[in-house]
Amino acid sequence: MQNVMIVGAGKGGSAILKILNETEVLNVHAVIDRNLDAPGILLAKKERINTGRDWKPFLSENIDIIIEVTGDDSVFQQLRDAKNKKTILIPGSVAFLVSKLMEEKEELIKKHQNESYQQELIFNATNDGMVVIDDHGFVILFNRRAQEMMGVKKEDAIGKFVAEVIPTSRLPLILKTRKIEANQEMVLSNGRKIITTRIPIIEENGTVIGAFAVFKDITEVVNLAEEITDLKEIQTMLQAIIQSSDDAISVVDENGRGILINPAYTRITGLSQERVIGQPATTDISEGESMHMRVLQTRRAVRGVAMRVGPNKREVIVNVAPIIVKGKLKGSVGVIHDMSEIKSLNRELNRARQIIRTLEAKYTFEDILGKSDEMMIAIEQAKLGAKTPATVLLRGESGTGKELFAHAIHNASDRKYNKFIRVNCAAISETLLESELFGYEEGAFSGARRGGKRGLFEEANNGSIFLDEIGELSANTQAKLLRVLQENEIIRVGGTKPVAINVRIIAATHVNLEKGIAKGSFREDLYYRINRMPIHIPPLRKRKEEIPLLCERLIQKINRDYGRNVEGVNQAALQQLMAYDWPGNIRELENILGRAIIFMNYYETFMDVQHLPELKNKQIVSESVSSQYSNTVNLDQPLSALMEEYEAKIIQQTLNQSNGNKTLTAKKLGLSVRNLYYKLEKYKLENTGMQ
Ligand SMILES: Nc1ncnc2c1ncn2[C@@H]1O[C@H](COP(=O)(O)OP(=O)(O)OP(=O)(O)O)[C@@H](O)[C@H]1O
Repeated sequence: MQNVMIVGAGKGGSAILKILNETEVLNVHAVIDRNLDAPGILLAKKERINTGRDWKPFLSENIDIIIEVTGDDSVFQQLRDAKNKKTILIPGSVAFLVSKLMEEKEELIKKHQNESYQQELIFNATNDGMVVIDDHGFVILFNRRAQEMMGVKKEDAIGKFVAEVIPTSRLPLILKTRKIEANQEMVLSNGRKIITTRIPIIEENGTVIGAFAVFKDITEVVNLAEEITDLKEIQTMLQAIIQSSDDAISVVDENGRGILINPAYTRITGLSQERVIGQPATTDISEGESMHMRVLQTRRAVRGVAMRVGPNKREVIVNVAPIIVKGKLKGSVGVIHDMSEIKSLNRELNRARQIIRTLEAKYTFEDILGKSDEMMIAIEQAKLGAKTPATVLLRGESGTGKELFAHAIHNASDRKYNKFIRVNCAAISETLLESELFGYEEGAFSGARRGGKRGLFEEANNGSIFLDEIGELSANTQAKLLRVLQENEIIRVGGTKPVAINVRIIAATHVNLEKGIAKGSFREDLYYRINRMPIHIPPLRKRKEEIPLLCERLIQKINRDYGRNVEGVNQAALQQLMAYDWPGNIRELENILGRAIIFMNYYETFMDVQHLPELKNKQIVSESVSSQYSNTVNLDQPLSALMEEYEAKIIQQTLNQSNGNKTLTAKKLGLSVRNLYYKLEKYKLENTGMQ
């Protein structure tokens, strides 16, 4: 390459220098000027040489060409002297022109650089991600948003194959298909949701020179849309709840104007939408203060306020709460319960409770009616007895409420959650009673169950056992019962091993046990054991003042059971009831009232004398029985069968007349209660009384 020496390093010289440096056709060996700060000297970064006017001494052998860019005459003179060298003279004006062109070129470059900088600024300022690839699929542009969305730095993306940067990118495909893919949704590996448009870059001549993708991050938008969908669903659900609620709902705005009511509201208040929406909250109140207004003033909820609403002055209970959104009061919501429904539900509940109580045969002291001194004493004693573990002996005539007392004592004791077992000692035969009470071991008697059987004492463990008609116990059973009381254990029939038990005994008798002791039919030691807390329940004839109260309550009970609506007993009927002696006590009174109600017409609300049966204080049974049955007996049978038929009919008749009271029946017929039970079983007789 030929060596050049540039003479004159002003604007023109430095322009020539740049051209030569860039084109690299000639090698610039030296640049000289008499001024050390000339731009060409500085640009050449060559040794600084101040030549003065004479530059010849610097002309070395290896310089092939001298380019002189000066208009100085003396320089020309020197050129002539150095003729052996190839000399190019460039006049100052030409050099100036060249330098001008160079400046323009620089400016153009600067401008270009500036433009691409601005372009980059724009690319980076946009909120869309942008990726541009060249025709080979290499990333040539990766803007700020793209970096954020992909989580990849620009330095790590530029120059890489696009699939290395975005594994799911379809841009390489676009280079081939040359087709635009607009608004495609995709999910990036980092979970962000984007919507992207991919466009091939095609030159006019049809050459594909690259492709680019623009993408929007729609994660937030999608999430928002999902939230809105959720909100809409919640709104639909709330609407459904409000519309289907049986409680009335009303909502007012912060000024107390109605904005929402549900169908139940219209049903309860009788007010339709038109009369409530946009109207003051006081519109529906017929009695009482508006709770909506109070809540809006105080910003505090109110609960359980009774008031009357609507034109029908419906009795309601109201709960109202403020609606506060982001600390701002927006209105209040009220829930209105219809009291008439609650009342009828309450009635239903009481009825259900009553039924359950009857089913479980569970009574409490609240069920025992009584106001006479004797009854009050008996109730007080029983309450006291309930709190102690002692054996209680209930004494009183049949139908006075001994079983009722037994239930009440059990339910008021700490055993109330355990079993209460009732045993009628007179109703079961002696041997059966023993095995029922104490259980038996396998093989204890013929017909005994395999594996034996637990007795009622074991069943009632930790609870109470009510031994009704205890005076009817056989000597053997009395001895066994004594053992239970003394040792707190039983021995099963046919067994030898004692079984520990913890049972409270509540005994009852209508017979005089003291007489039994005198006759030798009742053990004295057992008597003392069970008679520690005797409670005497007086017969009804000794507390007739209770008859009005009893009638009132018993009629309520019978109304419930029979679905009737009888309000009470009139004066004449009451007088008749008070005059009677009630040998069958309260059970008999209950039966008489029940039977009378059956005979009352539905429109009759007060019981009158005509509804009552004839109540005679002394009844002669045998005459009426013999006259009724003497003609109906089938005489075409052996005497024994005739006798049995006659006996069965007499027992049935007496039982009916005694309102099903077996003790009374036995008494009238001069039979022991046990004997009566035996005959009832034998003749399969039914108790037609109402007990
Ligand atoms: N004080 C009372 N208050 C309300 N009802 C009563 C009262 N006393 C008895 N009764 C009712 O009278 C009926 C007979 O009562 P209960 O069966 O308790 O009598 P009892 O003395 O055990 O009779 P028995 O000796 O014949 O078994 C029951 O329906 C009972 O609810």
